[in-house]
Parts: sequence; C-alpha cells; structure tokens
Amino acid sequence: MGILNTLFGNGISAELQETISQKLKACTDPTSKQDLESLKALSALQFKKGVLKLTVSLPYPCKSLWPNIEQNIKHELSQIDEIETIEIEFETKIVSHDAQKGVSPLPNIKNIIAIASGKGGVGKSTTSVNIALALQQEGANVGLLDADIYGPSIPTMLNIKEKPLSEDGKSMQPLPAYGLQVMSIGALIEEDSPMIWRGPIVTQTLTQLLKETNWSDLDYLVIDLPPGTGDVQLTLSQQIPVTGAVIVTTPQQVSLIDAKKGLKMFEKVEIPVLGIIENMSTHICSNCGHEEAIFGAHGGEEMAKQYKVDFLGALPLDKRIREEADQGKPTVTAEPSSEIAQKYRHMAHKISAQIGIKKRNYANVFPNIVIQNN
Ligand SMILES: Nc1ncnc2c1ncn2[C@@H]1O[C@H](COP(=O)(O)OP(=O)(O)OP(=O)(O)O)[C@@H](O)[C@H]1O
Repeated sequence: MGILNTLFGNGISAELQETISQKLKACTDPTSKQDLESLKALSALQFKKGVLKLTVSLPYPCKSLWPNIEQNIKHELSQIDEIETIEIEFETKIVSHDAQKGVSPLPNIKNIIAIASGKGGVGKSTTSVNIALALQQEGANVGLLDADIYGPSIPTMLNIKEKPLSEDGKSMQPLPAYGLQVMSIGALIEEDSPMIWRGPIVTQTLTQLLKETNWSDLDYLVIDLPPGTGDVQLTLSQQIPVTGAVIVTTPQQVSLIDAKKGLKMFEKVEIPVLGIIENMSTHICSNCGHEEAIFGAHGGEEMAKQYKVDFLGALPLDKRIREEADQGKPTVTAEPSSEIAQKYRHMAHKISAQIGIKKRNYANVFPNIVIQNN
C-alpha cells in the first residue's frame, strides 16, 4: 500500500485504507502527471467518524492549481460510502536539489535556475523577470540575479531606482521588488555608463554579486545570464551550483543555431536543461487580431524534440509584454489574469515541477561532522 499505510491513524480498517489508496492513485499532479502518492505529496491523512483529513504538500509552487487538485481528490474520495466529509489542506514544500557535481550548494539558496540564450535580444531578461514573478506568486520565496553584465535591464523592468545598502561594508542587501529579492550590476552602476569589461573581471564580479548578497531563505534564485556561450558562461556554469538551465530562443534559424550551442554548453558542464522557451513565437496584430509567424514557426519546439528536452511553451510577440516591462511592471504582475501571465505561470510550473522531482541535495540538511582526535 506504500506511504499511505504509514499515514493513517488507528481505527481504520485495512479494506478502507486500500480503497482510499486506490482512489488517491487516480489523483495526479497536473504538471508532472505523477499521482500524489508517487510524488510523496501526501503528508498527513486521518480518518475519524466519517471525516477524512488530508494534507497535500507539493514540491513546487502552484497555488493556482490547488482548487483543481482539491476538486479532483474530492471527486474520487466522495465515491467511498464511509467518507462523509473531506478536509484538504495544501502546502508548498520546496527542498534543495542536486546541482552539477563538485559544486557545493550556497547557504540560503535552495535551487538556482539559470536562464540563458544563444543570441542577444531574444527576450531572455523579460522571460527571467516574468518567470521569477510567477514562481513567487505561486508560493515560493524567489530571488533574481541580473547577471547580464553587458546590458543589465532588470532594474528598469522592475522599476528599481535605489542602490543596494550594505550594513557591514562587506555584503549587500538585495533590493525588494514585487516580493522578489533582486540584485543587479545595473543597480550599482549609472544607467548610461558602458560596461567594457573583460572575461575574468566579469566572472569575478558576478561570483561576488551572487555570494556577497544577503539572500534570505530562497527557494529559487533565477539568474539572468548574459547572452552567448563564451568563456564567461562556461566559467559561471562551472562555479555556481546550478540546479537546471532554461534556454530562451526565438523561432528563426539564426537564433536557434546559437541556442543549440547554449544547450551543448550546459550538457558539457552537466547542468540539466529544464527546457526551451520559444519567445516572440507569433505576432498577433493589435488592430485586426491576425496571427502571423514572422520569425518562422515552431523552431523552439522542434529544437526541444531534437535534443529530447522539455518544450516549456511559446510566448507571442505582443506589444503589452514590451510596454509593461518598459514601464517597470512586468505582465505577470501588471495583468495577472491575462492569457500571457497564464502562459508564464504554466512555464514556471513546468520548470519548478521538474526540479521538484529531481534528486534531493542533503548538503545543507545534515550538519558537518568533525572528528577530533584529542
Ligand atoms: N514576447 C515579447 N513580445 C514583445 N516584446 C518583447 C517580448 N519579449 C521581449 N520583448 C522586448 O524585446 C526587447 C528585448 O528583450 P530582453 O531585454 O528581454 O532581451 P534579452 O534577450 O535579455 O536581451 P539582451 O541580450 O540584450 O540581454 C525588450 O524591449 C523587451 O521588452
């Protein structure tokens, strides 16, 4: 009967346990498609005088999916005669998962998601910001690091005007924006000053930004990487404990060629690619509503198939995405119930659910054991 067996209190017959267990097998998580028992998402189960109490702890943030899951569980369990009332509580339980071999996890950051693109200007920063906001809205504690050192645009997109404070002169407080903890090289320099840096300095600065920011108990840190697949990205990928990478591309060939190089780079450094996002997939005319694939159709989707990674979804080329990012209030926050925000949330679910079912990392759970020979 599996894990359910250990969750039941006393006074419940073996047959009823078996019936409940069978019914719960039909209740799946809509993102990972795994049943809740296999997902180890059932953390408390009690049955007393016709009342069944159940706690569902999901390993990824998905508050907007809870009503559907609840309805599904109630539908299944209400078919059992002995059960008169069903009480369900939900919680989000995000733990740290394995990063690439040989790189230790950072304190206060459970999981790092790197967002990369081969080419510049494909919408990587816009996607990073909206995905980070979607993860946060869905119940996670999220940080965002703008590592796009040559064109830091995240302070503009999140309307961050102030500079980070340092209480001890050594480390910096992250900047708050719509519930996110944010750090960006853009918050440290003047908006119009050019960044003419060489590789080693860039890498050093980024590692510093990451390690000297006082992140507070992050479930996810989303890193908006600089575009390209050069030495900088490679070094970063080897020094920072990345749980998984997401590749943003537009559907046209010139962008896809570089996106493929990015994917290969992550494979080389053993960072799992969580999937591909196709941005500016089609253009919908704001006058007549006509949809046109100006950059070609399904390029990202086909690339995902070719490399056997998840296709996380497609976003249209839509004026609102640009306008809202420029105004410092990205779409997920500006229009949370819009179809576009829903697409970003769906991508955030897919990314975080994949992380949620990965192998757990126990490095920050167990204390260091030191054997002293006195
Ligand atoms: N789906 C979209 N629809 C409309 N505009 C978009 C979309 N995605 C991004 N943009 C706009 O395209 C421009 C470039 O986007 P963004 O800065 O996110 O790209 P990037 O890949 O991070 O660029 P860089 O390589 O310079 O860092 C921005 O003005 C942004 O608002």
